[in-house]
Amino acid sequence: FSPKESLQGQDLAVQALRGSVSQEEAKHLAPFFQQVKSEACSEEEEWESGGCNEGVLLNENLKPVNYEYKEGHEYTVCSHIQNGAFGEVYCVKDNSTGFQCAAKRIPLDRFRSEEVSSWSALNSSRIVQLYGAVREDAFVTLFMELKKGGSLAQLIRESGRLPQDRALFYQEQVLEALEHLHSRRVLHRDVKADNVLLSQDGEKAFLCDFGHSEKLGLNGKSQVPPTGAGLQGTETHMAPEVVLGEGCSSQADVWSSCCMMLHMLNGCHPWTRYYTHPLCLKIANEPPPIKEIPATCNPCTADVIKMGLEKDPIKRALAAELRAKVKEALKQVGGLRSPLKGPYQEPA
Ligand SMILES: CN1C=C[C@@](O)(C#Cc2ccnc(-n3nc(C(N)=O)c4cc(F)ccc43)c2)C1=O
Repeated sequence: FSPKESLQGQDLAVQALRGSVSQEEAKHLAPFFQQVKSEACSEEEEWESGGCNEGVLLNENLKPVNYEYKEGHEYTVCSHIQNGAFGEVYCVKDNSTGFQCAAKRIPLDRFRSEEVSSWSALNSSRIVQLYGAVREDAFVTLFMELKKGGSLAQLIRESGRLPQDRALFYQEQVLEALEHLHSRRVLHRDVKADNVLLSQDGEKAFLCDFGHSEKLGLNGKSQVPPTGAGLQGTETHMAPEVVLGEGCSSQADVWSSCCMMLHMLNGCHPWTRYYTHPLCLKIANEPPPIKEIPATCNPCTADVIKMGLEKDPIKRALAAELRAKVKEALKQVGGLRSPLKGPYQEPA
């Protein structure tokens, strides 16, 4: 098929899926949700079925019934996991199979199709698995694998701060995820401990939340206007080029990952002990927050943070380079030896 014909074929496939929830292959997900905001359900569909319910489920344990998949009917909310700026996260159970997973519910007017299309471009064990995306009236619900270890942010809160070996251990896995994203020209744009999930034993870390993400152009540069409403990540983790509105590249994620490193080591976000909001001017004009590197850190660990907090994105280490340095630092500190839930250590 020519690209045009395959696009026509893709459009036809998406049109065939409209107005219903079905189990499909992942390739239909992104095209379907590219249109979900522009093409509301037709009036008769809304009237007949008592509301709009359409989408694609990828996991066979999530079973639509009569082409519907709605909360309180085909699945049930078990518990509330977390509320965030862009949506609520729940633990849900499929009523046919009893299968449990997590679900992020986003108001339709805040949903960005990139949250699905970016994920669809990826294939890494370091990324949280998406199980499907369903529109229910004015909401989009994104189903994903449940991570019983919770988020890295929760672990930091419970521990006060993390020992150096454990901080390096998670940093290495996050950089592995970023290496994968960047090799596929996907920018996460909100790397932080809240968006890193852990396995129950704390041995594995997974990157999640592609709600701010974007696919970079062939020149590797951001194509999204930097000041797009609600497109901003977390201020304390923003790279200088982002706060300056210079458009950002994958290097912005590397900077954020080192802000997350300081958050793990100090138990608090960078800048917040020394400056008041708004922080963007300080991030743009002050030296990078390397003075926040704990004095007890191994020199190799300090190098990791200095390489990742270079203000010039061109001089800043790439995710792959930084990951090699983290591996070296972890070796120098004797590898991972601290327990998952060690004694509480007061934040800095
Ligand atoms: C694949 N996929 C689909 C939607 C996505 O963009 C997201 C997200 C997101 C945002 C914030 N928080 C969580 N979150 N998920 C879980 C979980 N899966 O168990 C979770 C568990 C917590 F304890 C706290 C926050 C949590 C997940 C995405 O990446």
